[in-house]
Formats: sequence, structure tokens, C-alpha cells
Amino acid sequence: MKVVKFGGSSLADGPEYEHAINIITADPERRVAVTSAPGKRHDGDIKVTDLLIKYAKAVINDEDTNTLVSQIFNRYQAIADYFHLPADQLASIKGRLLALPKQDYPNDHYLMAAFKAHGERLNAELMALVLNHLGHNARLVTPEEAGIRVTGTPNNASVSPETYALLDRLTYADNELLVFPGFYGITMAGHIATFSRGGSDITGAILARGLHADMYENFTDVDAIYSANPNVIDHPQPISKMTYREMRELSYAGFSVFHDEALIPAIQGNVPINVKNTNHPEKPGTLIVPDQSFQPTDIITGIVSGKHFGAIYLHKYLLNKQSGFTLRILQILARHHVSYEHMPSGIDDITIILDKNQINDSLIDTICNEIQKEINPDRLEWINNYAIIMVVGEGMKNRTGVINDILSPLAEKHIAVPMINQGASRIAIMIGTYNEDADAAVAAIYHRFFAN
Ligand SMILES: Nc1ncnc2c1ncn2[C@@H]1O[C@H](COP(=O)(O)OP(=O)(O)O)[C@@H](O)[C@H]1O
Ligand SMILES: N[C@@H](CC(=O)OP(=O)(O)O)C(=O)O
Repeated sequence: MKVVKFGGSSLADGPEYEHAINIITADPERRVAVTSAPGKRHDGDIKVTDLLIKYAKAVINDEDTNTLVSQIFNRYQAIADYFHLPADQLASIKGRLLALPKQDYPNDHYLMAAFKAHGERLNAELMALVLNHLGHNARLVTPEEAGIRVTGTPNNASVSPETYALLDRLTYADNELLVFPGFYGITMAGHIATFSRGGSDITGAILARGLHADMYENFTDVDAIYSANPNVIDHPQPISKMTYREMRELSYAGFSVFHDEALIPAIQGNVPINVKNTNHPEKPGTLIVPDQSFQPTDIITGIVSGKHFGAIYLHKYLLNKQSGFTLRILQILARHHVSYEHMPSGIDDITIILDKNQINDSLIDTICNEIQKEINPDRLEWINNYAIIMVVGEGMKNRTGVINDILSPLAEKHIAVPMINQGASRIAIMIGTYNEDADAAVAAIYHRFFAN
């Protein structure tokens, strides 16, 4: 059995929907389809999820919502029209959209989560309707019914373990196709909470594990995962096969094509992942497999830069002699619910790298003030434009000289390297640099390893 997930770009309009439906119905093993919300149809277009965020904000601010509701509904209507779906079949979708402001939410964060989740919820409903209209036996199954339970914050939830026991109870008929909305689950208190952005990949992986799939196919708008972001490097080399660990390192730092958290359920269930193109399903795509059986052919599998980082740099003489020093800094971060990404340190210096998505300027000021008061460092600095380059490959494990091949093209381009972290993971080398140099650094390293 296969679980297939279609990204927003693959369900953006009628023709894309048709490709997705042809894929679902071409292989009887494809029994479970996970939908994202309709994505961008062209450059400059707005994803339905972003329209729903605007809708939620307008409701919170007590502003007029008519135009937004029409804009959102029209996206579903256009797809339904493409398949000549009878107009009355869309009444429930319209009704749910209009009812969103009338529900009770514990606070505005939950309101936001519920609005956002409806991009996928309504798209799954529409997909099931279209499939039935075309003569297929499809059924909408929601996270509420299937038991996708989540914990954590309403807009950045994580799956709860009991989900898997609940999924074990889900039954379906032999010839039945299940259509699931991605991106959200239900809290213990019964409220909708979403995963982080791009999180429909996570739902697909949870279902692949929970329903014991043989394969998780993730359909998107590129032929494969490439060894560098195609928006940074022209026609980068496609990756035919890589390990879970490689993908996790790469997606964490910015291979946005597959959500880094989505790997965990797949790893736990030992389900291989195949990333494929909705517009070219005949192409093999990229296979992501467990680590044991893998024989790498290249030294480097991929290079990526993440520009969403900032760093607290701290200098204090004899820092290495003080016990509990790092603990006190981490306690300050924990008090503000801020997690750190990396913490390279020297005898008198420490750099704490943070994901900027979880902080704002005023929180940084507060944290720096508390560190100054508690630790009294000789120097304390917030570096706002920190970028991380990850160079990843199972093939570098037993090689010597790789670091030299990574650093020399950077030196030739006069790119500053304020941090190197090698050894923590045997398959990845992490280079700290500044945002403005990040793309040039990726290009320089890419061309050294993949020029020919
Ligand atoms: N290394 C990479 N390989 C392939 N695509 C990448 C890579 N890095 C970034 N991307 C981008 O990821 C996009 C697909 O991810 P996303 O937009 O989340 O897809 P979907 O809408 O299918 O969920 C591609 O169009 C491409 O621009
Ligand atoms: N629609 C949600 C979740 C998602 O996974 O979307 P996509 O498949 O388009 O990346 C978002 O935009 O974040």
C-alpha cells in the first residue's frame, strides 16, 4: 500500500488536480491521498493558506471579510468548475468557510490554526467529491475521525504517540480510496492545531507509518530533489537516492521541498519516501531510504544554505573554568521558550545560534539584557544576519581532505567563515556565514564538487 501526498503546487487549479487524480488512480496500491491547500498557480499568486491567514487576521481585527471569503471560495469553485461538479455539491465548502468566525476558540492562536487548517480540510473534501463525480470510490477522512492527535502550540504542533494506536483501528474497503487533509491534527481538548508551514508532508508521513505503507510518495513540482536549491544553482544535479539522515540534515537547513519533521514518522515506520513530480510522474524522482543498505557513489549529496538564523556571540575570559555557565544561559532561553539550534564554543567564547522564526527584536533585547545581567560577559553581540551552510553526504564519512575542498573555494571568493562545525554528525559539515554571502558560498562549493 502507498500513501501519496500532493503539495499545494500540485493542487493549485483544475489541470493540476487532473494530473493528481490520474496519478492516484493509475496504481491500485495508492490507497491514501493527502491534500495540501491549493498553492500558487503562477509567480505572484497567493496560496490559499496565506489567504486564510489574512481572513483570520481580518476576523481578529473586526474588519470586513467578504472579499477574502470570495477570493478563497473562488479557488475551490474554479477547480470544481473544471470538473463540471454540480454547483450544489460545493454548498458544504462554502458553509464551512463562512462558519469559521462563528466557532468558539480558546484564543486567537487557535482561531488562526483552525482557519489555516481549512485550506487542506476543504481541499480534501473537494478532492473526494471530484473523485466520486468521476466514478471512483473515494471517502474523505478527517484527522478528527482518524485520530491524528497533536500536542504543543496551536500553530507549531507535534504528533502525539497515541495517534498510531488510533490509526491502527482505521479500516477501509478493498476498492476504497481515502482522502485526508494534511497539515493539522486535534489536541486533547478537541481543538485544531496545525504543524509548522509546509506541514502536510508531516501528515503524509504519519499516515504512512500509522497505516503501515510500503512507500510514501510525495508529489511536488520538481522532477527530483536536487543537490542544491534550483533557485540558487542553474540545473543542479538531481539526487536519485539518499538516506533519511542526509535528507534530514538538508531539509533542516533549507531544502524546502520536503519538511524536516516529516522524516521522523517515516524513519520510525521504516517507510521509504519517493519525491516525484506531479507533472512528470514517469520520472523516477528521488528515493529516500534507511541508512543501512546505502552505498554512496558521490562524496557530497547536497549543499544548502539556511538564512533564517541569528546568533548571540559572547566573550568572557576563563569561560571554560566556570561550571554551570552554559546552563545559566540556556535557562534564560528556556524561560522565554526559545530553543537553540547550535552552540559552538571555544575557551573564552561561545556562539549560540537561534532560529529567527521563534523570536522577535524585543525578545532578543530582553534575552540579551538578562544574559548581560546574569553572566556579565566581556563582550555580548547579536548577529542578525547569520546563515548556515550544510554540506551533506554519507560519502564524506571516511574521506580525508573534504573540509579543504569546501573551504578553499570560499577563500578564493573572499567569503567570511565565522564558524565551522565538523564531527558532530559524521555525514555533515556546517559552515556559518552571513546572509549576503550564503548563495555565493553554496555556488562556490557546488561548483567545486559537481562542476563536471
Ligand atoms: N534542493 C532542492 N531540490 C528541489 N526543489 C527544491 C530544493 N530546494 C528548494 N526547492 C524548492 O522546493 C519547491 C517544492 O517545495 P514546495 O513548494 O513546498 O512544494 P509543494 O507545494 O509540492 O509542497 C520547488 O519548487 C523548489 O523551488
Ligand atoms: N498549506 C500549508 C501546508 C503545506 O504543506 O503546504 P505545501 O504542500 O503547499 O507546502 C502551507 O502552505 O504551509
